[in-house]
Amino acid sequence: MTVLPSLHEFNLNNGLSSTREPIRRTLSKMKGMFHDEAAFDAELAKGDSLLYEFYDMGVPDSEKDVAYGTSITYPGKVGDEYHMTKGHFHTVIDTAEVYYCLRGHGYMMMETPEGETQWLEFLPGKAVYVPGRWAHRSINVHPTEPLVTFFAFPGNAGHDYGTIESKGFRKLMVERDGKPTVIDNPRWNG
Ligand SMILES: O=P(O)(O)OC[C@H]1O[C@](O)(CO)[C@@H](O)[C@@H]1O
Repeated sequence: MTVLPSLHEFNLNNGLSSTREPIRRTLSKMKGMFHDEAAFDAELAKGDSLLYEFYDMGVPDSEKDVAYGTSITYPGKVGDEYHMTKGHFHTVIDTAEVYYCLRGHGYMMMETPEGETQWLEFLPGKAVYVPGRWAHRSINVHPTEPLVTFFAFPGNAGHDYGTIESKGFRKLMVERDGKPTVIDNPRWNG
């Protein structure tokens, strides 16, 4: 496939693009992801709100191409757990990804299949490098602002959601005494 140079716009304030439709994940698509199921059900009863959206710019599925776009995670909590993305390994597990934070305050939660864990802070101007083999999940800890990042990864990396859907992440980011705090996932199923 011949790929031609292309120009796209991502709004620096809200992260959205006027040149493409984002993929949207609402609360109902996150069933089983938050540790407090009663809080999840109560939140969903209020409405199926938008938790995050991101772009798939449709680059070829090739290691020679670069998939890229913005990811926007909206503020809020389910129980004491901050809004977050589902999180995934790459299907080609040793492919890396880089994120650059444009707006907001959050964390990138990461873990390897072997059980190493790491979380790094997102603030505007900070870049997080996620090496190959590290599952990754964006978490928004700001009370009111969206977390907006720009990401790039090899075009052939793919998304493996199954492992996280069945096991969960080993660590969670919850609010304790008004502050973001990392705890062991009480429902981790490894
Ligand atoms: O549902 P998930 O795991 O967050 O996957 C979507 C995410 O994937 C990425 O596009 C890149 O891997 C993220 O920036 C985006 O938030």
